[in-house]
Amino acid sequence: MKEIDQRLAAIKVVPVVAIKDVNKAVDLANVLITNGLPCCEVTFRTDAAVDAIKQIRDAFPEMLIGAGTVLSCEQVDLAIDAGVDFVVSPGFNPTVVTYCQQRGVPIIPGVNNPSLVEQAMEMGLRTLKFFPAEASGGVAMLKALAAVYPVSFMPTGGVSPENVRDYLALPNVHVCGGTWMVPAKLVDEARWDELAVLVADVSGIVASE
Ligand SMILES: O=C(O)C(=O)C[C@H](O)[C@H](O)COP(=O)(O)O
Repeated sequence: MKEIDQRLAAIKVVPVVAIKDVNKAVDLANVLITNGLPCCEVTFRTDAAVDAIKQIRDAFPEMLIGAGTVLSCEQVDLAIDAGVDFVVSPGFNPTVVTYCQQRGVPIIPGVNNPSLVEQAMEMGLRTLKFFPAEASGGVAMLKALAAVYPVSFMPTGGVSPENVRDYLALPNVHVCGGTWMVPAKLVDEARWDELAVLVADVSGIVASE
């Protein structure tokens, strides 16, 4: 887990992508890499997710790839077979967490309150997704949690160019996730030049942190 944490902390922002057309996967990954974000969380919200991960892994062996919205052990198997580096879930599901631990793949489950943080800590986890970040109290909530728990959070859900610096300035946040730099419309319409500008902007914002 440590290595993944270090790689995520170096990148600072994880683009969350829902790929509908597998043929767009490699072009999308290329835009992310060439504009400073060599990472993506491919959500299992689309049928193309598994093949998209496989294609990105083949094309860019060094890219840090996560599977997102993983809700079952079956999806964990699919994600590992496709070549992911880590697994992310929106909520805290002990069955999925245990299965990831058995299979040896880092899991970053979502939590948004103290009780869930403690349950995750009980299972040995120290890096958690804070989801949905803004709706769950945002920066103020993370400050409150920092006072009591030695845990690092990846806020996701409502993170934006306007607030990402505030999140990354917190001592218990090393990386944020979000979709704002990969709007579905630009991906669907293969508007790679416009996407490149957005991704480069985000890289610029977080590079100054
Ligand atoms: O897919 C998952 O596993 C999720 O937990 C949901 C996404 O992370 C959020 O939808 C991202 O939120 P936005 O950046 O506000 O769009």
